[in-house]
Amino acid sequence: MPTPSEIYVYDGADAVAEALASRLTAVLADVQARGGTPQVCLTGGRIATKAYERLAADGPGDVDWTHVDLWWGDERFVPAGDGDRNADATLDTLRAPLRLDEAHVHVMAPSDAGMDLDAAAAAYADELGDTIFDVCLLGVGPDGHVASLFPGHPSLETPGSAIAVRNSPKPPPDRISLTLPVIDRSRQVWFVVSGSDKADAVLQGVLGTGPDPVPAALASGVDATVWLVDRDAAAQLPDDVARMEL
Ligand SMILES: O=C(O)[C@H](O)[C@@H](O)[C@H](O)[C@H](O)COP(=O)(O)O
Repeated sequence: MPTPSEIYVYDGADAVAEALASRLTAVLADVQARGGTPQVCLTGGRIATKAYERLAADGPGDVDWTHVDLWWGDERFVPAGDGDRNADATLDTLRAPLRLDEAHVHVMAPSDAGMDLDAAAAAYADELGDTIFDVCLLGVGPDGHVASLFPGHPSLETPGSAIAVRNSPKPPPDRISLTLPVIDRSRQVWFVVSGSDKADAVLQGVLGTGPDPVPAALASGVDATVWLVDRDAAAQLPDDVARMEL
């Protein structure tokens, strides 16, 4: 049974990013205070990028980032250093200020690492094993896609934990993505969304109605499913959908 969505509505993308950074810091500190090693699945996208900049600017604070495992929900299968890769820019932002330990940083292989797309996805599945994310961050596309799982695309049905995605409707065409079963075993799933072009995706993702729900509607956390959105992205939610306006 999916957990009900908790929806938090902020003034704009900057406020969403700020909330994301502070919520994430609180969860990481809490997991560590209980003796755990936090497992976090990161996303690309503009809000997440702003949040990473905020985390880097704030520095480690109460979190021992040398003992935080970082994973990615999807990656574009392009050469290392290519501006299209999700992980590279994120790590450039976070690595030094948070003193990341590379042994805890789990990137999906680039296309020039000597593996084809299937082998790279299989290698990530091996590395992931039965990891359960404390928090899985998901950006949402205007079509309701999450990670590299697109509406109507065969990848939605592909078995496995990390899979090769070909012919992505959004370029580049070759990608690696985690699958819904892996996302859905996360303790918490947090969607981060801003902008009026995402209002329909938020509506579809939250309500999840119809015979063919969008991928965002199929992702949820075991303990919590949280939407951090701005007012424009929340604009189409009906009045009777509970939300907290911040
Ligand atoms: O792989 C991709 O093509 C993008 O990373 C994409 O999946 C992105 O995460 C969402 O479209 C949300 O992006 P924004 O938060 O920037 O709108």
